[in-house]
Amino acid sequence: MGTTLPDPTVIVDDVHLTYKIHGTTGGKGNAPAALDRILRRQNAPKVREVKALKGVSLVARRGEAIGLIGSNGSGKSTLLLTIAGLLPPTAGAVYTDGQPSLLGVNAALMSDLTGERNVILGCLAAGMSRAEAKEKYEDIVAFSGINDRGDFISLPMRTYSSGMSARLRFAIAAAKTHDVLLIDEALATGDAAFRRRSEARIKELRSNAGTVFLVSHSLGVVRETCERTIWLESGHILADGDTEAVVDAYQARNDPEGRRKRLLAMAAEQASAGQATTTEPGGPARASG
Ligand SMILES: Nc1ncnc2c1ncn2[C@@H]1O[C@H](COP(=O)(O)OP(=O)(O)OP(=O)(O)O)[C@@H](O)[C@H]1O
Repeated sequence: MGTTLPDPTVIVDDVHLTYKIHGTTGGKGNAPAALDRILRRQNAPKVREVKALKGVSLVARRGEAIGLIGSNGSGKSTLLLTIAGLLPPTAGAVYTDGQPSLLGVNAALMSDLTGERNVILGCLAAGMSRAEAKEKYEDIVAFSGINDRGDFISLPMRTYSSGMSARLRFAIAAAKTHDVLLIDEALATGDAAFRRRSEARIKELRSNAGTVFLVSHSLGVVRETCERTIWLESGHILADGDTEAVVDAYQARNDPEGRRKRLLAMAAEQASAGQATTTEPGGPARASG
């Protein structure tokens, strides 16, 4: 008997998603253009289709943190929206264990309300009771770091920088234990200290047997946070496996200079570690590699 794998939390089965865009061929979509079409008895503008996902299949299991990488427009956000149940697939199916929570940079908070009120509302929206929300309040504010440089939590959210709002949104979402947490670029906006806290929280969620999907253009964050990575390109999965191998292949194609620098830095690190460990009294230092 082989080892048993943890239970699946998300199964994506040959999912296709096609966006339909109306009004793309009839010139400008304004009133004079519409009148012109009527007068010239033209048909209504045609519908154009964008195939964002073209047969994506994957199985995610408890305890996994999965990075989603790929160039702009490759289908990463669309895949998250589909897993979250916010976009029904055009073909194929998504099965999930529990309700996945999508945390995106655009997640709705009320900009005219103070950070304080948004924390409570966000907690209630996430299904916590009022007492639970009050109990978590201090932790959420501390996690977000919003009050690190003054009392910002009592100011309306419209006065926050985009990084501050993204941090507060992440802190609210992370306060709850999720079976499946879907994160779209949220970590990229934080500073180094916030990123460390987020990475620790993601590890904690995983150790509570949750599954985390992380869409990010920051390959460093993906390397740090996920041990499995899926590379999407033009709506297809190009690679799915060990993060180091997948991110390396992605970098080799898209950022050869970045990859060269990383390999050089790693070689230098290994050489200095080798030097430190192979230096013997009276003997010359040898660098490995
Ligand atoms: N609401 C929409 N209506 C029509 N087309 C859309 C819509 N949202 C995305 N698309 C198209 O679907 C494709 C995939 O977009 P998606 O946002 O999923 O890519 P992405 O990999 O998340 O990109 P990025 O890295 O730039 O955020 C793109 O061609 C995009 O133009």
